[in-house]
Amino acid sequence: MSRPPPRLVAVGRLRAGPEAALFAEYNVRLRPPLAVTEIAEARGAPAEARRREGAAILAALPPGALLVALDLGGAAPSSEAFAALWTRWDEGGRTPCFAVGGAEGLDPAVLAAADHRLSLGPLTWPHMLVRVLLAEQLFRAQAIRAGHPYHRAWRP
Ligand SMILES: C[S@@+](CC[C@H](N)C(=O)[O-])C[C@H]1O[C@@H](n2cnc3c(N)ncnc32)[C@H](O)[C@@H]1O
Repeated sequence: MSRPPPRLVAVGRLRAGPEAALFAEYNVRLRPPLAVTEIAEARGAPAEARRREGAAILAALPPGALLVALDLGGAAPSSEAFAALWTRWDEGGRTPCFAVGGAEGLDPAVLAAADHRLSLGPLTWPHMLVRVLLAEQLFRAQAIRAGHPYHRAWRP
């Protein structure tokens, strides 16, 4: 039986436009592509919106998921270190699931449930661009694993 593909669980709906086109461009090159579950943005006070979105994110995870929360406070690996992590997650037998918060960020319950907290650096990115950056880094990790020249590690 084949394993379910890795999954992106993200708050908000990605409408047709440049972010959607860029995400699709990288995602289609992933083997296998990320399956995407979108969580509706919750209304209300920030903490309550975060809590409801967080509960929906956790409910969307498949059983035994390996949860990676995209979080500014997480570890920020180099692309090479991320490729090594991705190899471990991908070969570990659990379904890797990446969680991206909405405008109010991820609920503490999601961060507490996460197996890993992954930062894309100290800058705050809009959540739709985070999907693009994640898909690009997964594609880069795939290239690093395959020794493909897409990733040029050389630096002076
Ligand atoms: C607009 S940001 C939310 C900002 C919110 N004030 C916070 O501190 O999380 C939306 C989501 O994008 C993701 N995100 C934004 N910048 C990030 C970064 N540098 N590293 C990892 N994830 C990031 C997180 O999942 C965050 O919940």
